[in-house]
Amino acid sequence: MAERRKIALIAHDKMKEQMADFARHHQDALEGWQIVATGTTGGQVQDACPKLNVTRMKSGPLGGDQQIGAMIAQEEVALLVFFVDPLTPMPHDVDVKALMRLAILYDTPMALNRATAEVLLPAIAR
Ligand SMILES: O=C(CO)COP(=O)(O)O
Repeated sequence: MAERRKIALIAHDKMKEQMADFARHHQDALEGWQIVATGTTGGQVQDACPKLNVTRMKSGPLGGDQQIGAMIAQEEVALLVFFVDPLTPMPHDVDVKALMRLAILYDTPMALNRATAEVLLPAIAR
C-alpha cells in the first residue's frame, strides 16, 4: 500500500477560526505533509500559515467534502481533521456523513474536535 502523505483539514464556518489557530500552532508539524483542505477552510489556513503549501479543493457545500472523501478512498490521507459545527444544520449534511463514513471504512484517523486533533497529530508523526 502506498504511503499516506496527506493531512486533510476541514472546518465548518463557526469553527474556522479554531482551525486557523490549530494550524498556526502546529505549523512546524504540518509542514512535512501535503495539506489538503476544502476551499474556504484552505484559504484561511493558508493565510494563517504562510509556510504551508495548502491544496484547496472546492468548498464543502459544492463538493469539497466528496473530493477529500475520494482521497480517503484512495488511501492517501494519514489524518482527517474535521472541525464540525455541532449546532448548525448544514444543507450538505449527507456529504459530511459520507466523508466520515469513508474515513471509518478506510480506517483513517479522524479528529472531529480540537482535543482529538491535538492527540492524533503527534501520533502520526513520521
Ligand atoms: O462545508 C465544509 C465542510 O462540510 C467546509 O467547506 P469550506 O471549507 O469551503 O467552508
